[in-house]
Amino acid sequence: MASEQQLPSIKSSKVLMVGAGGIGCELLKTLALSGFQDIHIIDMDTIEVSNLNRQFLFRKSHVGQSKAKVARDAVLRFRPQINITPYHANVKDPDFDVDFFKQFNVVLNGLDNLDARRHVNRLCLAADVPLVESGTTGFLGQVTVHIKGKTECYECQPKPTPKSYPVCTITSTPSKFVHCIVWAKELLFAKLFGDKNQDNDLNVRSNDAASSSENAEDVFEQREGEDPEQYGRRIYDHVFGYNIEVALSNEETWKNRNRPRPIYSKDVFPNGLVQSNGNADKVTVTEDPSSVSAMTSLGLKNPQDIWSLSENSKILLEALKLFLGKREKDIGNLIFDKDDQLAVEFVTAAANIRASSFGIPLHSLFEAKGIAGNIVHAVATTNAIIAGLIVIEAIKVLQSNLNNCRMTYCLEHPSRKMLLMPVEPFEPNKSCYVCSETPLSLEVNTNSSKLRDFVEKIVKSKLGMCLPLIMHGSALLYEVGDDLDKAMVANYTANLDKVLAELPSPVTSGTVLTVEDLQQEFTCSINIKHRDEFDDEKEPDGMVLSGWTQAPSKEKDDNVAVSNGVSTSSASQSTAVEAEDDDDIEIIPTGVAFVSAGAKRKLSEICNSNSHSSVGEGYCGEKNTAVMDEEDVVVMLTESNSDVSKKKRLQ
Ligand SMILES: Nc1ncnc2c1ncn2[C@@H]1O[C@H](COP(=O)(O)OP(=O)(O)OP(=O)(O)O)[C@@H](O)[C@H]1O
Ligand SMILES: [Zn+2]
Repeated sequence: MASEQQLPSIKSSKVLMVGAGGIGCELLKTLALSGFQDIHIIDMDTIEVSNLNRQFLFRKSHVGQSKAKVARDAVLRFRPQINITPYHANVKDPDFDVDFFKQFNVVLNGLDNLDARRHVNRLCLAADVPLVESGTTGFLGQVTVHIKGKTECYECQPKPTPKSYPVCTITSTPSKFVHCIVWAKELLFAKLFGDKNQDNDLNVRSNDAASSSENAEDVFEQREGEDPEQYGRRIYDHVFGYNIEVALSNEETWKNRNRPRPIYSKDVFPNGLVQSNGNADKVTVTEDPSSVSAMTSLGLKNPQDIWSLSENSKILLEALKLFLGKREKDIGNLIFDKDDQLAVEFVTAAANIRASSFGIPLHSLFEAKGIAGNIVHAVATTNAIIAGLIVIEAIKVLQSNLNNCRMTYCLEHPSRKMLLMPVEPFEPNKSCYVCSETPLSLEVNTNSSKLRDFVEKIVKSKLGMCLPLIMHGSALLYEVGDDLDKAMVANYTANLDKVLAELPSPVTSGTVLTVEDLQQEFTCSINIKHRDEFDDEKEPDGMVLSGWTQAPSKEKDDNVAVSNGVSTSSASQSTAVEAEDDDDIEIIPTGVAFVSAGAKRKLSEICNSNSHSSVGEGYCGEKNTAVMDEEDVVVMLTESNSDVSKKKRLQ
């Protein structure tokens, strides 16, 4: 509950919440109970059954309805007098422009992906509205405060890129279960059920097979007259048997590695075909195709069981059969989705069979799903703690109490009863391309890369722009928008297919491009440098953007090192896959000090006494002294933090 002194600024404020999921539900409830009276919520999603275990404003009867609207209704039941305005929409919609953002005193993010977070960051900068940003991963969480010109913006520190593995580890020499998951998901699943035109490294293997009697192009295609069972067994024998034999024939590879074991379906099922228990038909009579399950049709119930090789093989063949029989329409368009039960079953089974071949321990569907979906199971309590901290910071912002704003990290294992770690916010990074408008550099082959590659791979994907405009001096090379006439659209479309050096205003080494996003009101300059060659594996985009990834710590206190790119999420370190979502806790600055009064202990001691805390580990080895109150269950922010090792303070 807010204090008397805080209530006036709370009551007179207008706040925008983005995201009404795990953090958002807690946040809306806490805002309402703290006295906030004018709250706007944007969320683009509808409620799913899987949200109900932690998004307590939602009930089973709400499944399928707008999160923003249901959250509003649920809170109005216990605070009917306040104003809550819901928007069932994407925050990137053009309606939510800078003017929309300007009406708020503070913006509070409860999002789950980098793209939306970056977008909101830019709108807050353009509208000059403070942003309180948050994220949780399991027991870990963080809240950060971003105020234009005073603290770093959300993009001042480069975000960790998702972990990736060398192709050969995935295709030939897996040593961990995650490698098998990536193979099953990105290669086998994509090959059988995804877009046939996509490059796929399983092609390489099947091309190898072409040196024998098999026709490389046909290996993964169902043949005329071949029933699903025969087709499944042929694929099985090809990928788990034949391909492994081919790999084994390269003796060099196995000199210092354990040799894998080829597995053929006849060895696993010596007695013939797989029999389902007939439940498959029953499932689809009553439910939609998305609920088709190989586990159900084989009578396997517990997702936490580790299946035997034979069970995995049955699941794999049954799942393939069900895709062909019940989900035929999806084939050719499927991208692995952790919420697609049949896809998870297929990928779990395929990964386990491959793991078995390579002597890697098998995993349950539950575990495999977590790895394949890059999932760390959400913890409702963490969301609640983080939501509480967002409100604490929002109140400080509303009271212009900026010197006391803190970024706060929630740890997994309290050490000496300590759970929360408050840290003074950093100053803006002077080399940030977003808030400091520092130019970027792009190395690109200007004679072979097209403007389209630049727009897709750099402007949209790397810079996160929605409505880009690209200029070379005063010449407009590209623009999107509703108000363009036909001739302009035709002109820009033609430009997209031209290589950079052949554009009407040629882009070559030394060119400075200006890229602007009209919605985000954000501009940056890009210095172009021509380069002939790129490493396919390390630089798959065929172009390299740099500038903002440089460590910005020089601007800060010498004691402060920034562990850029280090995710504290154990999940993101142990899983491979390209995650869209970035629930992961982001960058933790090292060497920062605890802010608390009370009995003193060095931070390195805390870290040493807490080997489980991945967040804590990030702080070890630094010179700073941490001070903490050993009696506190939760470390509270205090005004007296004079003996902490200081970074530059907010002005
Ligand atoms: N661009 C966006 N515009 C509006 N809302 C967004 C946008 N991106 C994400 N969100 C919302 O942010 C919320 C994040 O909540 P949370 O992390 O709990 O995810 P979830 O989808 O509810 O759960 P899970 O991903 O674990 O199934 C979601 O409700 C999601 O709809
Ligand atoms: Zn910045």
